Amino acid sequence: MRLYSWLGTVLADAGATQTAGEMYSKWVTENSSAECGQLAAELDSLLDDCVRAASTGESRQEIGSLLNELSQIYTQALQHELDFFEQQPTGLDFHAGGLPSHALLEAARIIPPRVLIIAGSDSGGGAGIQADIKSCAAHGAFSTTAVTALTAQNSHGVQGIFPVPLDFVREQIRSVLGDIGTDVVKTGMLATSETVAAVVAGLREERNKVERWRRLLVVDPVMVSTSGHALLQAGVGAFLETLKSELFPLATIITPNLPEASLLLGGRVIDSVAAMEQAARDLCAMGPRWVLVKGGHLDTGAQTRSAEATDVLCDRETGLCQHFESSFIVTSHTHGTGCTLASSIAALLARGMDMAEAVGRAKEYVSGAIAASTDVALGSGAQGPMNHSWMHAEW
Ligand SMILES: Nc1ncnc2c1ncn2[C@@H]1O[C@H](COP(=O)(O)OP(=O)(O)O)[C@@H](O)[C@H]1O
Ligand SMILES: Cc1ncc(COP(=O)(O)O)c(N)n1
Repeated sequence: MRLYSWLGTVLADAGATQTAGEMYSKWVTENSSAECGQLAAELDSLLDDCVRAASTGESRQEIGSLLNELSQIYTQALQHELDFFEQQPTGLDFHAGGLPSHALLEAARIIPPRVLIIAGSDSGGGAGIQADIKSCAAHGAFSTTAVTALTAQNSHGVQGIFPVPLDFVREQIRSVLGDIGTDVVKTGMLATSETVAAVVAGLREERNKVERWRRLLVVDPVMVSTSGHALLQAGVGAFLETLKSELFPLATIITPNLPEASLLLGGRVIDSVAAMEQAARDLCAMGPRWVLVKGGHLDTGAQTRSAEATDVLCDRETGLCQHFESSFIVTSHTHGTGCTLASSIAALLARGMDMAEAVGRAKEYVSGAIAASTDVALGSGAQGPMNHSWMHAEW
């Protein structure tokens, strides 16, 4: 109701009663009226009362999870509503008019954009879950976590890896999805093939509970850190197999760096933007809707460093590739760039952006963070962390 009232007002302000034709102008007039606004406010307060009463009852947890399911369905219904409006020949373009779809959901004050991060912890604070949380916050999304492994890490590299027991990985996912819910799931370091399988099982379990599950899944297939350290435990072959056969088919997008793309493609040499395009196309065949091959390591081997850091996005449905370019910044402080990029994409998708826009904006954010962090004095090693708050605080 609030959405209808808000839409009516926006459309009336945009002059739709004159331009929308007889059928729609009646709708706009009715929904922009003060009466409709008042009705929306009354319904809001009724719903609030309902929630308050339910959350003090005995079966609090049960009602909570029902309400959560309800809110997901409601959010989805609003998205359909938006799609409906966007397809109408009203001459009004919500996206071009600076009103991205998430603005509608936000205006309806439903729930904030949410990202569930399933990844490893980096004690050094530059990568992993720590980078993911900071990136989500920078993009205005609320993040929850399921930690898959603890790492002892700093600017010198990775000193130790301690995987979290599988049952406990599942329990974290269950706790979060059964209560807070999410719009996007982002996976990072999964460390073992058993952890990949546990994560897939955890996501499937929740998907089965809510039939209309439409969450987006961003998979950063973390295997090698920017500093070149392996982030996998023994059994690379099994890990790759489980990733490809179980996780990738569920993924909306996967974001391998060049060494990871090469491992996934049987050790293929990827040493040019053309080779990145071919790799992205071949990885699409493994099931994800989009593949983003990141080019931060393009000078690996004998290649000449280009002046550009180019990432290649391939869309499985069209087979088309798009390039995202930024100036290559000469610095050693690139620890966490991959995690930051993937979680920024997740946060922006949660806010309702389409894939190309989310990737473009995420890359701008990472480039800004790298540029602002070239002189950061944190740690004495070669791989320093970045300033994720570069828009607000100069270091
Ligand atoms: N020195 C750099 N200058 C500018 N952009 C970079 C630089 N290094 C990496 N990037 C960008 O950071 C993102 C992460 O890339 P990459 O380093 O390849 O992944 P990962 O951190 O997973 O190894 C990509 O968007 C890439 O283009
Ligand atoms: C716990 C953890 N997860 C991921 C990375 C990858 O980092 P990068 O983004 O630099 O590739 C890392 N170094 N540590």
